[in-house]
Amino acid sequence: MSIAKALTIAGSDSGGGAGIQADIKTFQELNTFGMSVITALTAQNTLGVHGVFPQTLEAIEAQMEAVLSDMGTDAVKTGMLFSADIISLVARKLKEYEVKNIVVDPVMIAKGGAALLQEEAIRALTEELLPIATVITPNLPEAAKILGREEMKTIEEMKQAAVDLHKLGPAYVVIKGGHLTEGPAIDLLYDGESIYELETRRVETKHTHGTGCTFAAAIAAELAKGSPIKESVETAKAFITAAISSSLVIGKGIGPTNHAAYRAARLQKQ
Ligand SMILES: Nc1ncnc2c1ncn2[C@@H]1O[C@H](COP(=O)(O)OP(=O)(O)OP(=O)(O)O)[C@@H](O)[C@H]1O
Ligand SMILES: Cc1ncc(CO)c(N)n1
Repeated sequence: MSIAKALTIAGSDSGGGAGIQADIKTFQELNTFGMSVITALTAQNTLGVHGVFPQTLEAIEAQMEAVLSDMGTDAVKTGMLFSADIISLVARKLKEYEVKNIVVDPVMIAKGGAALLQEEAIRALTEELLPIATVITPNLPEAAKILGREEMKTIEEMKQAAVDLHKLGPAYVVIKGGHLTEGPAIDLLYDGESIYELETRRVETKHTHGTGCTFAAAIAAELAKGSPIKESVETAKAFITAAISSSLVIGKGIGPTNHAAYRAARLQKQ
């Protein structure tokens, strides 16, 4: 039996709600075969990030070589990359193996405020990774940081940011509106011509640990299976909305989303 393959290149979240763990759970739920390259270990739980331990370039390159030289992949999702050197290595290897369907989630800061990307790495992200990305998925602070401007607060400002980010080279731009302070949860997809708005109700919960990772991993899984970009983003939006709607009260802080909710709801409908 054959199956679509999806690879995450990201940091490990020991708490299981974000990073590599969120990605692999999402890949599994969306019927893809998940593989991983771990760029950094984080000692993390629902209360925050308690330690960051980047892996050596040698370890990261060896993992990429092992997976790509033998198994290959139908899509890649990048998450926490931490340093300029790691970004350069990842970009070089993705080019070397001509990897298609590259989803770049430009992770910068964890919800509790811990830095998951060094400040000086933003240039490498912009110059080396964004130009080879199929789609980038910044949240509002990340979009603002890449563009070197104030954080956007309105849909109109988000639309302008999507157009400006597209000029940096990715084929598609998704800007996530989870950080908008009021109103529905609106994300934008820009394909270089048209802007599509994806809107769902805002779920009233504090348990949103790992939303960004899960959303980007879902886009990668759908692209891996051959879905077009718009359908992939729409499915990812439905997946994350279901996961947030039944998010889990685990730990003393911000609990993780429920990766099993989307498939469970679909099974119930059948
Ligand atoms: N309370 C909410 N209700 C419904 N959807 C939400 C809510 N919060 C976020 N989302 C959606 O979740 C997805 C992730 O968006 P968000 O802006 O939270 O990402 P992020 O900040 O990168 O997450 P992370 O903190 O994991 O890095 C988007 O599709 C967004 O619209
Ligand atoms: C490892 C890791 N990657 C990404 C995020 C962003 O949510 C996080 N908290 N931890």
